[in-house]
Amino acid sequence: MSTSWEVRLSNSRRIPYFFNTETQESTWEPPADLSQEQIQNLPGAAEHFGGGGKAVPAGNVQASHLLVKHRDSRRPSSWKEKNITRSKEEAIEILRGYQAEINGSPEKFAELAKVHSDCSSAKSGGDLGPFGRGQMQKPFEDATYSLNIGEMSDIISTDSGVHIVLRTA
Ligand SMILES: N=C(N)NCCC[C@H](NC(=O)[C@@H]1CCC/C1=C/[C@H](COP(=O)(O)O)NC=O)C(N)=O
Repeated sequence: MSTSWEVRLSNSRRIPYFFNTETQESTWEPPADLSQEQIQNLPGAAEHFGGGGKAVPAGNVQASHLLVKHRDSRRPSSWKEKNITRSKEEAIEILRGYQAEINGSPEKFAELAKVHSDCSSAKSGGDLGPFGRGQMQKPFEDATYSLNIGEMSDIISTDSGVHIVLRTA
């Protein structure tokens, strides 16, 4: 394995890429001769790959979300509440309260998502893991891809309910 690879953040595309300090080569794709383990331990990997340094394939993103469901959600039930009857307006009000408390802090985001999110991802602080286009509902996908890494969305609405999204990779 060439030990001269490192992970850097592309200023133009705001996503991580691989740079070889020996050959000056740069690539979006993880170098084929590196194992997942080796990639995770590259200089810059933990910093630029967000959750635990796992490489996020080029073109994919990673995000966490705090979801508040309402009675018109496609599945008005969650680990927190068997039968969710609040209105969408009430859900938005509740989410506005969390948004104010989070006030842009990723640590606070995970803390509140763990306790309040109506998605099963609450158990991992809202983390959904890496995903590509076509996997999430369109409003959620578009919101995530339009965020810079580390940025939080305003309130967005999908068939699942209303969410705040934090892009982490
Ligand atoms: N790849 C990962 N980690 N899981 C598959 C995600 C499938 C995807 N899900 C969503 O788009 C909703 C909105 C954004 C997150 C999300 C989570 C929903 C919300 O809860 P629900 O409405 O399902 O009860 N829970 C899981 O699916 C979809 N195409 O329906």
